[in-house]
Amino acid sequence: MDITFYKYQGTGNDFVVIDNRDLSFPRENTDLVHFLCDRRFGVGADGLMLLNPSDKYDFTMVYFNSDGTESTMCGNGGRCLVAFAHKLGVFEKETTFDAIDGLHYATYNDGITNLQMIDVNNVEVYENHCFLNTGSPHHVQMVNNIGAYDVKTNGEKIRYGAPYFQEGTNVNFVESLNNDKFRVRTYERGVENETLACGTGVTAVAIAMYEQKQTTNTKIPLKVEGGELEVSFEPTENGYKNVFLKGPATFVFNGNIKYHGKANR
Ligand SMILES: N[C@H](CCC[C@H](N)C(=O)O)C(=O)O
Repeated sequence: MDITFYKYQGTGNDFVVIDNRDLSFPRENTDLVHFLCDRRFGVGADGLMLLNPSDKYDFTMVYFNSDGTESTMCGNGGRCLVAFAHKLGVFEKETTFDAIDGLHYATYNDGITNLQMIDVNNVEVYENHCFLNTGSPHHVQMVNNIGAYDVKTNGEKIRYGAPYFQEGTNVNFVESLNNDKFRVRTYERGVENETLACGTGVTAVAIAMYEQKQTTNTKIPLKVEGGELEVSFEPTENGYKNVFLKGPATFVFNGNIKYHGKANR
């Protein structure tokens, strides 16, 4: 099977992107998605997105983690898919698409995507962490000396431990820098490792920091391993609306790759 793909990255969170407006991609083939994301046998990526057609909106987003399983919303993936749709000429300046967690409005201008995320109406605050869903589930925990922190070991323990277990969660470790900026490192469910950025993750961190009064800003810069993102939001009586994730979304290369099935790596 011949696959035509495009490779994108958003602050180092990287993706295989497929124009699937003809619906020819076999999305139930978990091994094919896992192969395409494999960094040695395939193209290599944290995840894969399909740009599917939509009757009512510009397109539909389908997201898979690199383990091959279809998953919940990907913020950086959504930002990259918007850049791809723009490259295909699907829209000029602004777009609305649907995804597993509902509708998303976005703008794209000169390499920067500003993506609206879902409203957040339930932030669970515990002694040492917060838990909230920004389109994907996120555990948010403050740490010191984040640069030396063992994200993989500690992230994996939390992701598979109580109360998350097999369904799991993404795990974000955050350190407060000066002038209301935060540094974030994320262990991603479905990648089962640290990624260089996590869009729904930094969105969760920004809201959790505001919720815990670590900042009074509603437009927050977040430093991630792969660059810098900005999250903005509007507090409401029972949560947060007009939540936006803004940052670079970059085309890296495109190509074709042959898939010979699971046995023939
Ligand atoms: N791994 C996440 C989905 C992708 C999240 C991340 N890549 C983002 O940018 O939001 C999950 O299964 O919940």
